[in-house]
Amino acid sequence: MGLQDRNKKGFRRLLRSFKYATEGLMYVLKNEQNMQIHLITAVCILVAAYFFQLPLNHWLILLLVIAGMFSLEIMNTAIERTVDLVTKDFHPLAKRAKDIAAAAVFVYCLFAVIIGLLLFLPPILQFFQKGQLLPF
Ligand SMILES: Nc1ncnc2c1ncn2[C@@H]1O[C@H](COP(=O)(O)OP(=O)(O)OP(=O)(O)O)[C@@H](O)[C@H]1O
Repeated sequence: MGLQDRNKKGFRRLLRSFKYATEGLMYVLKNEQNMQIHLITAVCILVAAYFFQLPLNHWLILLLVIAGMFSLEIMNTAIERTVDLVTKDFHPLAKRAKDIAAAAVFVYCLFAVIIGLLLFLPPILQFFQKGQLLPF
C-alpha cells in the first residue's frame, strides 16, 4: 500500500492489511528461531491433547495460551526490529527495551508451562495408573 492510500477505507484496504499481516507472520516464522520452537511445541501440545482426549474447555484454554504465545513472540520481534532501526550501536536503552520485551515472552512462557502441567498431569497420571501402553 502506498502511503497516500493510508486514509482510504473499504474492502481492498482490508485485504491489503491482511496481506501485510501475513507477510509479517511469514517473516517471523522464517527468521525467528524462537517462533519456530513455539510452533513445534504447539503442534506437539495439540497432538498430546488429542491423544489424551482433553475436554473442550481444556482445548479452548490451550488454544488461547498458544495464540497468546505466538502473538507475544511476534510483538517481541517487532520491538527488536524497531530498536535496530533506531540504533545499530550499543545503547543502554536499546538493551533495556529488548530485554524487557524478551522478559514479557519469558513470563508468559513460565505461566504457559504451569497451565500445561495443570491440564496434562492428571490425564498423564491416570494413563500410567491404568498401566496402558497407549492412551487409545
Ligand atoms: N543496540 C543494542 N544495544 C545494547 N544491547 C543490545 C543491542 N541490541 C541487542 N542488545 C542486547 O543483546 C540481546 C540480544 O539482542 P538481539 O537483537 O540479538 O535479540 P535476540 O536475543 O537474538 O532475540 P531473538 O533471538 O528473539 O531474535 C538483547 O536482549 C540486548 O540485551
